[in-house]
Amino acid sequence: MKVTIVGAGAVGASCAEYIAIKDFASEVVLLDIKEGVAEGKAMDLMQTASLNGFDTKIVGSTNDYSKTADSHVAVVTSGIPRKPGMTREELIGINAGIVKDVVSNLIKHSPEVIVIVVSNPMDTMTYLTHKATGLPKNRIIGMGGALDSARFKYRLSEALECPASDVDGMVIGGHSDTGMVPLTRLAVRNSVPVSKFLSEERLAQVAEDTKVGGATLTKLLGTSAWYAPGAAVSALVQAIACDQKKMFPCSALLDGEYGLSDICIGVPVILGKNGIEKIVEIELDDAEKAKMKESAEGVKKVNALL
Ligand SMILES: NC(=O)c1ccc[n+]([C@@H]2O[C@H](COP(=O)([O-])OP(=O)(O)OC[C@H]3O[C@@H](n4cnc5c(N)ncnc54)[C@H](O)[C@@H]3O)[C@@H](O)[C@H]2O)c1
Ligand SMILES: O=C(O)C[C@H](O)C(=O)O
Repeated sequence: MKVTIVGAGAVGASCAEYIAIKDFASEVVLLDIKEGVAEGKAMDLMQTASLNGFDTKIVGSTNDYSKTADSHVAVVTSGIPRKPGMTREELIGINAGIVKDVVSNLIKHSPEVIVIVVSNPMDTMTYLTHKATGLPKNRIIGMGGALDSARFKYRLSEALECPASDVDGMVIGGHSDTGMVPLTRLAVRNSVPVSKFLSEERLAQVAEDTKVGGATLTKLLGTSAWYAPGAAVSALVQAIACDQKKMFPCSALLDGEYGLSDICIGVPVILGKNGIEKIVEIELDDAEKAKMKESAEGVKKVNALL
């Protein structure tokens, strides 16, 4: 299983590191436009192989797509990250051109590739990838909900004063500060609804902290986060590489599901060797449906800027 990661910046390198440590891929190609950076990061990571005990070969490339040929999965992290005070949507002007160019190069060398889009604004970049490539919809996946759900579980575990491994929960909707829909009604601690332990006010605070999870980190770091994003991407790549049939909320092209069409937005999907193998339609209550509708309107407004 060969994986390409375009963009050897903070998220791309973190993702390469997690994939290598999990040791399920034969090769990871890191590609960047900045001369020498991908080669340098690949070499640095390869020098951790004997320490961390992995056999994955990591190769760097300065914009030479021939090295990415016949990749099974490609991750697109190329583009600029936001700075404190910015929204993800403000990145569209620069990132749309980069993503369009990158995905067309990827497909030239790997016509069967499954693409995972990470660059922001992610739902719109995923939609752009569909429009630019015409690939079947199971082969284009936007990563946002897996990260947002991990942050939701972190905030829930904080509120419950328990390990995150005790908690399950999911965030659907757009990957934006206002568009995320944390499903607090369905979140559980070891099968017990979290509402048994937390007040409505505390749960509302957890949801709000989850939605601004990326902005909170951007303010602290001066640029956006990379460890949890890299880990979330690596989990999606592993689900595909190992045909795990795991469920993650991902940005998928919808055709009537959740009452939405011609939009990429976060919904639960099953990931396996074919990419998105199924979109899972769960029963939402009226409040959740209204939030999902509002979120979709927000994503469509950004799509209209393309
Ligand atoms: N979807 C998510 O959940 C999520 C999470 C974190 C970050 N992001 C997004 O991912 C993107 C990358 O974030 P980062 O922190 O890694 O940024 P970064 O600046 O550290 O890395 C981006 C890299 O892309 C490279 N690049 C730019 N244009 C390129 C091109 N045409 N071809 C190849 N490489 C190119 C840059 O040289 C740089 O090394 C940002 O848009 C950020 O907003 C999304
Ligand atoms: O917050 C950002 O801009 C980056 C990313 O989308 C995140 O959620 O960490």
